[in-house]
Amino acid sequence: MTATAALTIDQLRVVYDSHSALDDVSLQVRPGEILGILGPNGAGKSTLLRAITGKLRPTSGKIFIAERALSPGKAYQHSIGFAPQFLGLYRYLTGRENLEFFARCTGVSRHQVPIRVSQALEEIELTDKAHVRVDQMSGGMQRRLHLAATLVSHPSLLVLDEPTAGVDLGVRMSIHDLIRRRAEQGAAVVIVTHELDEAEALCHRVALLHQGQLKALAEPQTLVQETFGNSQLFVVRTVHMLPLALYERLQEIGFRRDSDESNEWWLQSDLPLDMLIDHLYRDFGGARDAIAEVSVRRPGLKDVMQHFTGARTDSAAEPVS
Ligand SMILES: Nc1ncnc2c1ncn2[C@@H]1O[C@H](COP(=O)(O)OP(=O)(O)OP(=O)(O)O)[C@@H](O)[C@H]1O
Repeated sequence: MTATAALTIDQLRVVYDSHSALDDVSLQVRPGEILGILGPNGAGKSTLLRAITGKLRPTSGKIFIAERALSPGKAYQHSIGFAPQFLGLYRYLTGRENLEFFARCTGVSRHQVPIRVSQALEEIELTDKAHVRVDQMSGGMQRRLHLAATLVSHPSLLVLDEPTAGVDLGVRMSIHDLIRRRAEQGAAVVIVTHELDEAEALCHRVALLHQGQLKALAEPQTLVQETFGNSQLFVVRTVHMLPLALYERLQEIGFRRDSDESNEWWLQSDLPLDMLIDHLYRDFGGARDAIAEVSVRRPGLKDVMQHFTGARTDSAAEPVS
């Protein structure tokens, strides 16, 4: 363990009955760092968050918050700000009353409570709505307030489970700004997200979990570069009734698809685009009408995820012909 780590996870294992949900996971998060936890459903992300927040006793391994070993079940609210995925607000209290409640619960001193609450309301730009009851706020306002409830005690470690689930782009951006600001002020942030674009834009490093194992841990761009080098991803979308000639041509070039039913074929290659188009269309007669779209893009985290887990990702790409 390095002296500067805000969070250290050391050889963590969690076994439910005989099922291994986390298998020998080790990682560290530095103060000021935003770490994204990624993985398909059932990968072990929630189990990891429950272990970090002391709500679950690991089968083996250790967790240190700063340099203090975590004892499961003990209250760590003062140093950990945990925002679960589902909103945990009191619907019949106002925004200010909710934040006052969470501030008191997390050990903010009596005279500091109004100061911290006003700061938090300002940070989430809800000062003028502080008197509004939660059940009368929009979904985006509730989501920001939910996050503010974890920030009001100024925790050194923020643990956020899908903090932007279900919000529009504007709210998402303001939540990202809020998270970045807290990181710049020195908080370590662990964030679970299914939004890989979000992870790419927000996280300094990402940890990729699959079937309870840590498959990769690196900066997003490093992970993409290490996995794909300088290759691009070519995607060919075909009509549903695929002519045999096109089927054979795609296979000959090296295109693959995820299932026999899929009409989307992809190829990772560093061939120049014009050469690939030439291979695809050369001497092709009528079968070319069966090609609905050809597109190319630089691989991203979505493709890294697919590479490590086989989990299907969207294939939004830039059409080229
Ligand atoms: N309380 C439990 N008892 C038994 N098995 C569990 C329990 N909680 C989770 N699991 C199993 O452990 C594995 C990891 O689950 P976990 O909820 O941590 O995954 P996840 O990555 O958070 O998934 P999702 O993205 O769907 O929320 C899964 O196979 C799940 O079925």
